[in-house]
Amino acid sequence: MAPVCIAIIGLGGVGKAFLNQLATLKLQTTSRPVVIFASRSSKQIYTKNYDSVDATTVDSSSSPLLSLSDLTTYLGGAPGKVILVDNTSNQDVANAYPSFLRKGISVVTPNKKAFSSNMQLWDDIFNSTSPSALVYHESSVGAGLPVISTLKDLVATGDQITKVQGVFSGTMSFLFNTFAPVDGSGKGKWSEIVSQAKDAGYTEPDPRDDLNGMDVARKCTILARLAGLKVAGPDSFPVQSLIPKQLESASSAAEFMDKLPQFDGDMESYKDNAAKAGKVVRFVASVDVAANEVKVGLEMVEKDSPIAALKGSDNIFVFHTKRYSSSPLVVQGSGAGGEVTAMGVSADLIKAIERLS
Ligand SMILES: NC(=O)C1=CN([C@@H]2O[C@H](COP(=O)(O)OP(=O)(O)OC[C@H]3O[C@@H](n4cnc5c(N)ncnc54)[C@H](OP(=O)(O)O)[C@@H]3O)[C@@H](O)[C@H]2O)C=CC1
Ligand SMILES: N[C@@H](CC=O)C(=O)O
Ligand code: NA
Repeated sequence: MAPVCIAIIGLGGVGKAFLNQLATLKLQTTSRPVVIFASRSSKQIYTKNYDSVDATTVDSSSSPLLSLSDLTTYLGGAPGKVILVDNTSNQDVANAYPSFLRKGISVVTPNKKAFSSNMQLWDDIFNSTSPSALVYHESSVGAGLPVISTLKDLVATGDQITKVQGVFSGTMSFLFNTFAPVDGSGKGKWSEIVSQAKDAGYTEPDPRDDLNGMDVARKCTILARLAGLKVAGPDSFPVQSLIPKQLESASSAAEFMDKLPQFDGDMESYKDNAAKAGKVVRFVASVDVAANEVKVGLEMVEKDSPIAALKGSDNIFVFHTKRYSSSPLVVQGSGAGGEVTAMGVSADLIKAIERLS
């Protein structure tokens, strides 16, 4: 059988870590997958004959740029089964998944956009696919932590999800664990800590997508839908934004980051109010399936709670279900960063390759 062909879109923090992991994947199958296409926003590398390409040389490539529609046609003609790995956060790429899937091209991705936009796209992805095209997106929630697989297993085995709550953002976790730790020893100004989160690769390409609560809202939308709620999208329930009103019109991420220090006092007051109540402030998400209610925002939490005890960029997902009613199922650990996100992508890729081989 011809080896599985891999097409990679996006070679940033996650994409680069993914390439390193791809080189040493431990597969049950004997034939190694072959990378036939790789791209970043303005460069692509591929050959007309579907030869193996070195994704790390994309910047020196002179391959003519293919549109998403051209890429669908190109990949549809490949000599083996194809898996598209989308390591971007791009909506247009996400919108093209149904076209790829209809051509029998499987999709593996950490990109949340396809699964948290309108229900039509969700239905197109999951209901109108070719039977041989697979979709895996573990890293779209909690990076490599087994969140999607756990939730799917619970549902598939007949459990009923009552509620999923916790801290679903590595960026928000890092910001509040650093800015307002339980011992009261805040380590720096809010804007400085936001820059650190960006430099560590925890934030979205544009950190405003984290600070406005939408990254967490997207994760809630994905979890809610998998748990059985028909959530229309990430803007269909209450989401608290931490973007100062005066910066909502900033024209670029760079302008936003430049001006953010002027608003450090806003976050200090949240921290002080929580301290006065003997608590700490954290960015908490709740998908209450039983009550059909989803919400995202700041909460004052007890200092001895599991949420307050999180470290670094850790996420926590607490699953309350019919089976796990007296003691919830908890998934916790690092929830952002190139390596741990790429691990979820690589593990998904292994599952896809083994099902396709
Ligand atoms: N970082 C993390 O901790 C986590 C990230 N994720 C998700 O992983 C994905 C990647 O994140 P990350 O690597 O941090 O982001 P980066 O900004 O580091 O990388 C994004 C990559 O996508 C490329 N890109 C963007 N648009 C296009 C396009 N239209 N066509 C081809 N390439 C494109 C960029 O190109 P160029 O290099 O030219 O700019 C860049 O290489 C996102 O969806 C994010 O939400 C999920 C969980 C955790
Ligand atoms: N920006 C996100 C990355 C993972 O989804 C986060 O901080 O959690
Ligand atoms: Na995950």
